[in-house]
Amino acid sequence: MIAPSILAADFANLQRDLEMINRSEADYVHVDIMDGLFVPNISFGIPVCEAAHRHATKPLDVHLMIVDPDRYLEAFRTAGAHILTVHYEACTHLHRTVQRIRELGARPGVALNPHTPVEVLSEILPDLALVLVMSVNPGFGGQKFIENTYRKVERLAALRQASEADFLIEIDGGVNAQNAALLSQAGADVLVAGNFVFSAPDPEATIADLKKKTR
Ligand SMILES: O=C(CO)[C@H](O)[C@H](O)COP(=O)(O)O
Repeated sequence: MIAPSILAADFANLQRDLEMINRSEADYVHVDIMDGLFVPNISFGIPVCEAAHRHATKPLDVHLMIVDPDRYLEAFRTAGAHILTVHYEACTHLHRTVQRIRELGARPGVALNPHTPVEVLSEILPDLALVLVMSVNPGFGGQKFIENTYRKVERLAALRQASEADFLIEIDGGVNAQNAALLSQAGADVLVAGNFVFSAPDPEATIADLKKKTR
């Protein structure tokens, strides 16, 4: 599955770019929320998520790169989040946070920074709908893919197979036509792509090409 990240969209033409995603073979709209604290960048917030929800026909996959995300779970759910992903590194009581996301009626995801081993999630995997493996340090689009990600994805896929868990494995950062098939073979289910899609001459065809590589 493919989740184009609107972090790389043209914010002055967000409706146009969302309509492109609607027409495309994309499965989700990836919405990156950055608070300038958890990551050294500020993206956009609840009103933009609401606007995306108004125009998108695909489910919103909201990635909260924010400290203490519990404060904003309800607001982003109300703003249309279908998947709500929090960072392992930002949550003191991750189990409570995940339960709260479910109570709100969203699908809970947990993201891992590049330095965080997948094994830290072993006790909570059955409660998750998605694990997001960051393949760049979060905060900016357009960065170089970290090669160690393949090994992490393989280890996570092995943990999934060995358990009762049934979560999606999502990769975020530096995804392109070179690594998409390899990520898919390693066990990834959802590929987030920002710059590779939106800087392409034909973003809709680029989404279709990426999707082909994951089949
Ligand atoms: O979460 C993110 C940054 O923290 C972005 O979703 C990610 O970097 C995707 O952008 P690109 O495909 O351009 O690397």
